[in-house]
Amino acid sequence: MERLEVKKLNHHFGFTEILRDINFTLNKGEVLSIVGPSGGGKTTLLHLCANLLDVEDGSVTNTFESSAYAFQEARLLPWKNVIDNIALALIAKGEKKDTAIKKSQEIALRFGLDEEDFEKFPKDLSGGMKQRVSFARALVVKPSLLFLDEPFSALDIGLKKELQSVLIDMISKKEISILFITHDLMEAIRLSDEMLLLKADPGHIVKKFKFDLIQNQRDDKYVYSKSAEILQDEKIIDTFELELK
Ligand SMILES: Nc1ncnc2c1ncn2[C@@H]1O[C@H](COP(=O)(O)OP(=O)(O)OP(=O)(O)O)[C@@H](O)[C@H]1O
Repeated sequence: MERLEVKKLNHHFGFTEILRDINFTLNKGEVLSIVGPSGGGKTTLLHLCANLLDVEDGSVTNTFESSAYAFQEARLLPWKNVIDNIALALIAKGEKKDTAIKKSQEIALRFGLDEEDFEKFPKDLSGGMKQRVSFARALVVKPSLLFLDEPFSALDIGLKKELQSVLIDMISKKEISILFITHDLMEAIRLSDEMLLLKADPGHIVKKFKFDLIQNQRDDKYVYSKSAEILQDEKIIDTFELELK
């Protein structure tokens, strides 16, 4: 069974302790979110899980067949057009150029890009369009595990919902497993099967929340009422330093 297993993970930058005793497992087909306040160590934890940072103490075992990463900012290659940016990973994997282009065009359309955008360069794209390209690029290789680093945070509410619903469609069909970090509780409630709450100084998990309803059945009402419920949770109030009025 493909899975990502994090055991007794600690991390320091210099003399500063950033993460302490992190333990969790992400199984195939699941979506796991890590939420917490800014500076709590979410990015560091995601980088350790995605092998973008070396594990020094504890272990991260990733048996997923393949993985991909989408970042908060799109990080497109400025000298390549939309389709060539998306096709890059496919070509790197040895896919023939014309097949790679065809697959890239299909996924670009799925993420709401128009044919007239295909030849555009990143400098001529809006922030939202860049993020559509970024998602298409990450998913065109059909990764079994997707790492997401706050990919919706700079998007307007309409685009956020649109991109989330493409992911929710894939999640509900069990096409993908996702590990993502966010400081947005509603985003975590909308997308994840399990949410880990990471408190800062040093980053440690103080609570795990499970959401049983299948993602494509979670409407706004569900997300708002779960958020209201969770915002009353002592650990959430403490971790985000919320003041109850
Ligand atoms: N390369 C680095 N060298 C030294 N300190 C670092 C490095 N990267 C991050 N840190 C520190 O580690 C702590 C955790 O940072 P991290 O980016 O993981 O938190 P975060 O929860 O993702 O925050 P945010 O939501 O603001 O991005 C911060 O105090 C940060 O300054």
